[in-house]
Amino acid sequence: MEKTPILEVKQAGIQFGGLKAVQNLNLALYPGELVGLIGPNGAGKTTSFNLLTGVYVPTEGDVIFQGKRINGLAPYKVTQSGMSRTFQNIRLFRDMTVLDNVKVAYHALAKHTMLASILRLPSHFAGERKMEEAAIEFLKIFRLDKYKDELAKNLPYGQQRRLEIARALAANPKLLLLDEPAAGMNPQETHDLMELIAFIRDKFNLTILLIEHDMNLVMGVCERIYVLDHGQLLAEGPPEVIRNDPKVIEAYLGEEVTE
Ligand SMILES: Nc1ncnc2c1ncn2[C@@H]1O[C@H](COP(=O)(O)OP(=O)(O)OP(=O)(O)O)[C@@H](O)[C@H]1O
Repeated sequence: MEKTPILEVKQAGIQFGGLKAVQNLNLALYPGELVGLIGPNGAGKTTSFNLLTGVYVPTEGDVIFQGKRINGLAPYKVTQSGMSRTFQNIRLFRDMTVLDNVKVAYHALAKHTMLASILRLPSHFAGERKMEEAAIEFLKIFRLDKYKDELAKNLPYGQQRRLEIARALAANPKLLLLDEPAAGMNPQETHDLMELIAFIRDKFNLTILLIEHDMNLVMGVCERIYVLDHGQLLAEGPPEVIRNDPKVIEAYLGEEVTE
């Protein structure tokens, strides 16, 4: 029998004025999967992420995460419940250090109490030290530890993208949503990033949903792919099926070829 999905989206959609940006969206992600979400410009990929993470409340349908309906849950509560994301436009705390960017994610989940922090009790320092150690471990995985005291805004672009993923991961998610994590990277950085994404999926026992524009990239790393077009699902399946689906070729590859 098939396992229970960690995330299930049922007939979800959202309308802005007259525009149905996403409609009849059905997704099922199973624990440990690395799944791609692709589609041409304006297909509704980022809007779908916003529906899953509480940025938008679906005007129709349901989002079920770990067995609970989460429609309308505030974004920070969605994060606390085990779903983290990155953004298409990098959203780091630019004037904070690389290390503090990761520690912030821990603070959101921290066990030591506010009172202990205010009174500067030993438990506060123990908590703080543990957080710092854990944050540095994350930075090592992303090969960012040598930049730990740099301001985030001073990192090269590709490193900022990696830091955003490190920060999302520090919130200890079960499901990680990555919105075009390779955007703006050069081919070598992109290749390294895809390897890293597969590595963290295994190391942290994650389920990952990945938006990516580059079909070849997604095909190389994802086991299964959903294709959106004009706000609706056009196809779903393993890369070799998607690659040969005439509907996808017309909607998506066609766009690439004529560019
Ligand atoms: N807040 C909003 N108000 C009105 N329209 C919106 C809003 N957010 C998204 N849209 C529209 O919804 C559609 C889907 O946009 P979305 O950004 O989700 O596409 P996308 O697939 O992520 O595109 P891209 O690959 O270019 O990032 C677009 O027509 C967009 O203009």
